[in-house]
Amino acid sequence: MSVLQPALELSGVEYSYRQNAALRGVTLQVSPGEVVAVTGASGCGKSTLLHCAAGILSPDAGTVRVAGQDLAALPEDQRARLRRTKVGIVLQFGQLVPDLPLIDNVALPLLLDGHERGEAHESALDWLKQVGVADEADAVPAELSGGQTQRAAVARALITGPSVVLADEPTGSLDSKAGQELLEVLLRASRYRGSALVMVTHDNLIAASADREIRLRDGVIQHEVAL
Ligand SMILES: Nc1ncnc2c1ncn2[C@@H]1O[C@H](COP(=O)(O)OP(=O)(O)OP(=O)(O)O)[C@@H](O)[C@H]1O
Repeated sequence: MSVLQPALELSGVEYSYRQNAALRGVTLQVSPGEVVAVTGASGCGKSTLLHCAAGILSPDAGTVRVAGQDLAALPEDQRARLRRTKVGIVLQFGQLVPDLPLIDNVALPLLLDGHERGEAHESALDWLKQVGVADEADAVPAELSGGQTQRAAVARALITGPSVVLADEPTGSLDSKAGQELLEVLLRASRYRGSALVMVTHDNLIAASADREIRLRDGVIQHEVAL
């Protein structure tokens, strides 16, 4: 019998910054369309977990699989392509390119992947519509509010149709109304598209919107709660 392949699979992942063990054997599977909140006290390893899952950091031990592919087993060019096309990342402050209008920021992952400019822009505009900032397509990030730039960051993370969306405190820089709206955009997009969504958060309301909460303590999973 075939079972659904996890969108993201961490197995025995360990990571240390010099002598400081940030992750001490984390095993976690996230299914397509599933929403997981990663919680825990400051310094427990939440961001490190997300960065290992994204392939930004390479674990000292253990494996990370995205859409069934072991990141460490791939040659560098294939790993970079997998990360570009199958992983979408949203950070606390969006991390858009300051000099580029929103439409170019959102189109960037497709352009880097060799898509034709007109097609990439058409898709970017479509995504800007879906997240509610199409009227701001020609504005640069400095001309916009935090909520508007975060929406564009979500569009940029989703434009490639990733298997996994990783969000590190995505609403952390927003007031509660803008934060709630952005959360809804992320949840809708992930559920509609079937991407797994893993969100690091300190916010209990955001955690409550997930299907499952993973609580970390000192670099290990302290407990998991199905919500
Ligand atoms: N670049 C770094 N160099 C050295 N130590 C680091 C670095 N980044 C994180 N750490 C340490 O690794 C541990 C885990 O940090 P991490 O940022 O993953 O935790 P976190 O749960 O995301 O914290 P917060 O909620 O405050 O963002 C902490 O002890 C932290 O001090």
